[in-house]
Amino acid sequence: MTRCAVFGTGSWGTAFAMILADAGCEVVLWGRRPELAEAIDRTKTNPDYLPDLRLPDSVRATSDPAEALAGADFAVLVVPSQTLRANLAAWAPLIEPQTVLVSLMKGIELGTVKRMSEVIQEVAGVGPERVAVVSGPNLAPEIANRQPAASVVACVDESVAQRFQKACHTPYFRPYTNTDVVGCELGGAVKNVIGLAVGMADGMGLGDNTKATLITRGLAETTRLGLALGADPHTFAGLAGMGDLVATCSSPLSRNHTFGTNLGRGMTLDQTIAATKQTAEGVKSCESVLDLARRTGVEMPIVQAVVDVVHGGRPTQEVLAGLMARSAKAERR
Ligand SMILES: NC(=O)C1=CN([C@@H]2O[C@H](COP(=O)(O)OP(=O)(O)OC[C@H]3O[C@@H](n4cnc5c(N)ncnc54)[C@H](O)[C@@H]3O)[C@@H](O)[C@H]2O)C=CC1
Ligand SMILES: O=C(CO)COP(=O)(O)O
Repeated sequence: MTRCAVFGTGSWGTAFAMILADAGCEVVLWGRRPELAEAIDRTKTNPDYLPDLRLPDSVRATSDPAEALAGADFAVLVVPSQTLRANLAAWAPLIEPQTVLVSLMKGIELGTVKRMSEVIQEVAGVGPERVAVVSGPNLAPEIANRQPAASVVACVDESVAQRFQKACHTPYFRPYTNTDVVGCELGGAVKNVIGLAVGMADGMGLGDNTKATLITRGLAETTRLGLALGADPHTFAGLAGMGDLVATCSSPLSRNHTFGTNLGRGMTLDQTIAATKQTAEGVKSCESVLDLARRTGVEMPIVQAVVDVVHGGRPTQEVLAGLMARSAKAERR
């Protein structure tokens, strides 16, 4: 039987543990708080993140990383992106040679501007053929209800992606394989930032033309960055690109979208942070994405606008007016 360790008992880690168990894997969830791990192990529910979900009996939970990793075929990493490096440094010595590391995270590391798969390779000392990523339109509360959804499993070694595809394929969760790790990770990280921008437009009371414009031009700047970094442009028309962008930018379940909506309604940054109980990756990753774009020589005006609001304290109205006042240009260049 395939053995999976899932590191992170937040909403996506918990829902993904359910997927893996439904697909027939033996699953151990690792949580950093012993009392929560013990409660999940005993009650098969996660009261803090998905209280209505009853996990399959085959899901166990522990706060001991060695216990989670023993004999694991896959170690699924799903902690907030900016905490990955420190967490993984502690787990790395316990990882066995057969274990493939799988990132479910959608962020870019601040300072290093590395994608999560790059951080994993560096910290765990493994090659790219032992690292896979999962990215797509996968809002955890919908998945927890076993609503139909699809996603992408990407690895430079397609046979590894196929093995994990099999490990997480259920009647309600349909994973596709891809070898474009760069494109899938950029799609996931940048859509959070565009989700913030669309949320702001929603909060300002703007309609569907504005939102469609932000989504489409947001995808254009994501694709531009991806091309500069060696991604396959077709990836951005797929589930990890347009698919996830549409889900995030349309759903009130998205934490990034909601964060943007609160700012657009006029809440201050401090009020918005206080109202946000879960991880909204775009709040930090907007800065690292912009940093990555600058270092790559790519223009990302919507990402810049989000940084100006979230970290520069500029009013949303003023930033939007600035975007509209940019010089006229051809749609494709
Ligand atoms: N929730 C969703 O619908 C989806 C989330 N993701 C991605 O999954 C990743 C994790 O997000 P969620 O599970 O949604 O977040 P969450 O906010 O629901 O949970 C975060 C988890 O990380 C833990 N945590 C916080 N700080 C930590 C630290 N320093 N060390 C170790 N653990 C820490 C929390 O206790 C919690 O268990 C993010 O990169 C997100 O973009 C991807 C697809 C869907
Ligand atoms: O990545 C997600 C859906 O695919 C979840 O989006 P949020 O992190 O904005 O909730």
